[in-house]
Parts: sequence; C-alpha cells; structure tokens
Amino acid sequence: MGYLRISRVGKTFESGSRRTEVLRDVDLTIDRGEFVSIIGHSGCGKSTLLNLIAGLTEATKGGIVLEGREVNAPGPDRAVVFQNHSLLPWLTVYGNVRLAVDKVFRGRKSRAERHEWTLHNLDLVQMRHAADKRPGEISGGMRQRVGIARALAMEPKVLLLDEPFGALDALTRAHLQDAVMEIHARLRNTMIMITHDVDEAVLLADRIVMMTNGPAATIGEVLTVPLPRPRDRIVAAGDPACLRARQAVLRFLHERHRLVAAAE
Ligand SMILES: Nc1ncnc2c1ncn2[C@@H]1O[C@H](COP(=O)(O)OP(=O)(O)OP(=O)(O)O)[C@@H](O)[C@H]1O
Repeated sequence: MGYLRISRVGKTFESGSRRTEVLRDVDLTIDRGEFVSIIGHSGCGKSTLLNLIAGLTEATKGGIVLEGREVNAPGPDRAVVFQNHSLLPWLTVYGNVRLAVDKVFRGRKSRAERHEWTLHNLDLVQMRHAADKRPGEISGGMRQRVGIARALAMEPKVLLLDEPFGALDALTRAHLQDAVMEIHARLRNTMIMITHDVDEAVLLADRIVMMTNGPAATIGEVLTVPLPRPRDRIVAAGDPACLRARQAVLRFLHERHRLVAAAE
C-alpha cells in the first residue's frame, strides 16, 4: 500500500482556451521516514508535483493518498518550505514559529507548552538566539532556518521542501544541508525535496526521482543512493557509490537536455 502513494497523477492547467499538460502518469510510492529528492530540468513540473502533494493544487487525473487518506486540500500533516522564505515580516522569529504552533496545537497544548515547543523548534535549527529579531534583521540562511523550524513545529507527517537552499551561498547551503540531515536522523520524518543541485540530491536522499522534460513530464528514473547514514559530506565526496550516483543523475539530465536540443 505504501505510506505516501502517488497514483498515476496527471495535471493539466487550463486558462481560457489554452491547456497545458504539465504532468502525465506520475506514479510513486514513498515510505515513512524516507528522504526523496526530485530533480529535473527547469519548468518540468517539480513544484507542481510538490503542490499536488501539499494539496495546494488538485490533480486532473489520478490521486494521492497519505496514510490511507486521500489528499485533496492543504493540511498540517504536510508542511512546505519554499525557496523564498515566506516569513511574516512584522512578526519576530519567535512570533513566526509561534503562529504556526498556535494554529496546529491550540486546544491540544497549553500556552506554556506551546511556548516551550516553539523554543524547542528554534533550538532544532539553532535559531533560539535570534528569537526576538524580525526577518529583515537576519540573513537569508537564517530566515530559511526559521522557515524550516516553522514547518517542523507543525509536526508534519511529510515535510515538503521546494528548493529551500537555492538562493543561498555554498557555505550556508552546506550548513543547512547538514542541519536537515541531523533533523531527519533525529525525527525520522518523511521528507521530499526539490533541488537543482546534483550533489545535494545525492548527499541527502535515499532515492532520487528524476523527472523527464515537460510538457507532460513524468518520472524518468528513480535512483537509490546506497550510502549508509549518518552521512558525512567529505566522506561521501570520495565514496565510489556516491560518485556512481552522481554520474547517473548527471547522465540522465544531460541525455534529457540533448533530446530537447535535438527536438528544437
Ligand atoms: N497555475 C498555473 N497555470 C498555468 N501553468 C502553470 C501554473 N503553474 C505552473 N504552470 C506551468 O507548469 C509548468 C511547470 O511548472 P513548475 O513550476 O511546476 O516547474 P518546475 O520544474 O518546478 O520549474 P523550476 O525548476 O524552474 O522551478 C511550467 O510550464 C509552468 O509555466
């Protein structure tokens, strides 16, 4: 049956007389606790797929089932972290996370417990020290950490990450990748992450889902990354299994690009 089942999903956008078939026949089963990366050329439909899982958009064909329940609307069991951190600028770091905590846990946790839970999640991403700052007063990497804390604080069954580190410099990115790996190891939650970065996909993922080019994109190949956890980026960089995985993804992307170029 699978924990998260994406069954033959298709998505066509319609505006006026124009129809764009973005996804066709996307079929994938994800296990509980699995880390899946989605990679593919720009515009192929990765965000659309993530939005379908988030329940932010509806499938035209097929369906998505999470733990036996059909996904047809957004819910706190699926939290999304976007590339452009979507923090509320007038609230503090604490206030941004607390807002999500209150939304999900009001009635289930006392005020004091919600306060502690907010601080706990800021601790997870090492941002408690900046709890009283506003988003405009902290760096992009820190804002992204807060976005992750806010998503985690909702205790989602599935954490959806839409290119969360795309706009960050290499060093900050590496720190955040390590933070995400630590959180994943500690919480064992299911994570699905879109990335354009092949090394990031290989380092973080249990499986890499490679999408074909659009229109009507689908899953081209799924690659299992046979690296034991915990993973270390330096060790992984020299690991033959890691190098093979990297090569396989690069070959897939290159092949696809070549096919598009030939068709143009
Ligand atoms: N609401 C919408 N209405 C019409 N077309 C849409 C809509 N949302 C997305 N699209 C189209 O769907 C296609 C896939 O977009 P999507 O953002 O999912 O791709 P992506 O793979 O995430 O791209 P990138 O890697 O550049 O972020 C694009 O051609 C886009 O123009």
